[in-house]
Amino acid sequence: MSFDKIHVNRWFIVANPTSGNRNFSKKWKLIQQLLRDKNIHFSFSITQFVKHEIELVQNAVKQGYRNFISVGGDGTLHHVVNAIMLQRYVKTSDITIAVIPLGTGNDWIKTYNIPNNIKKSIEIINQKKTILQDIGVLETADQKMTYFNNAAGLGYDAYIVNKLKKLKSFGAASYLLAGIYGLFFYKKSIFSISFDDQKIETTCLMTVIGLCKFSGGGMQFTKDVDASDEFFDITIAKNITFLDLVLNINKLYSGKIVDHKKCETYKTKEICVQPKNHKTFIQADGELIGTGKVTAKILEKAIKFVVN
Ligand SMILES: Nc1ncnc2c1ncn2[C@@H]1O[C@H](COP(=O)(O)OP(=O)(O)OP(=O)(O)O)[C@@H](O)[C@H]1O
Repeated sequence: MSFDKIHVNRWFIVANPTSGNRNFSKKWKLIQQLLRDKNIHFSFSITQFVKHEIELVQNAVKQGYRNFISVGGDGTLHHVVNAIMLQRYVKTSDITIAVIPLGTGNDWIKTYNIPNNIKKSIEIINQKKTILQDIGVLETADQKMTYFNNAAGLGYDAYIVNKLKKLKSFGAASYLLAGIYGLFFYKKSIFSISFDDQKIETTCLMTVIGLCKFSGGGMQFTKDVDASDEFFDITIAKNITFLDLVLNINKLYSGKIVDHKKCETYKTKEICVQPKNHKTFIQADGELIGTGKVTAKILEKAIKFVVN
C-alpha cells in the first residue's frame, strides 16, 4: 500500500456537530481561530451521521495523517479510537489523539486533568505531552469486535446509557436522572464471570471493565486505576440495592463505592462475563454495543494520547 506524504506536524480534526447539544457553529469558529492563533496546522471534517468518524479517520490515515483531534464528547472519541484500531495501514502506537471537549459527560478527559474548556484544551495540545495508553477490545456473542479507551460495563450502567439517549438535553444532570430512573426499573441478573483462574457466579448489578477513572458523568466505579499499567480494573458490584445506592451516592462520585462490602475489585488482562437469566446491555465508553455475553482483552500501550 503506498501512502501520500506523511503529515508529521499537521492535525486531522474530526468534529461532531451534535456533541454537547448546543452552539456548535459558534464553538467551531472559536476552535479554528484559537488553533490558528497558536500556529497549529490542521485539516478537518465534520461528521454527518453516527459513526461517520470511522470512515473520516481511516481515510485520513491513508492520506498520511498520524495526529488526530477529536472535537466532541466521549462517543466521538470512542469512534475515533475504533477507526484507528480497526485500520491495518499503520501501527496504532504511531498515532496520536488529542481531544477538544464538547460533549455532555466528557469522562475520558477527567483522568488526565484536561479541563472541559476549549481554550485550555488547545493550550494542552500545544504542549505536545503524550502518553501511551492501553486500549480494551470487546468481543460480543455475534463475534463483533469493539474497542474502548475509557470503560466498558454490563448491567446497570449500560441500561442507563440506553435511557440517557432521551435525557441528554439535561446536560451533565442527565446521567444522574437516568441513574435514578434505573434504580426503579432495572432488574439484576446472575452473571458468570471468568478471569485468570477465577470463576464467580453471583447476582450482579453491574460489572465494570475500567481503563480510565471516570464514567457516568464523573462517577468512579474502579479502584487504583492506571490507564497504562497493562491491566483492566474490574469492579463487580454484586447485589447492591436501591437503598445501598441512595445511601452511597456521594461515594459513586468520590470513588469510595468500591470499598462497599458488596463490591469486589480485581486487576486482569482478560475477562469473560456472561449474564445467565436475561441478556443485559453492554456499553463501551458510553455507547451501547450489544447485549449478552462479552469477552474483554487488554491491548497494551496501543495509542498515544495528548494529556495535561
Ligand atoms: N452528524 C451527526 N448526527 C448524529 N449523530 C452523530 C453525528 N456525528 C456523530 N454522531 C454520533 O453522536 C454520538 C454521540 O456523540 P458524543 O458522545 O461525542 O456526544 P455527547 O453524547 O454529547 O457527549 P458525551 O458522550 O461525552 O456525554 C456518537 O455516537 C457519534 O457517532
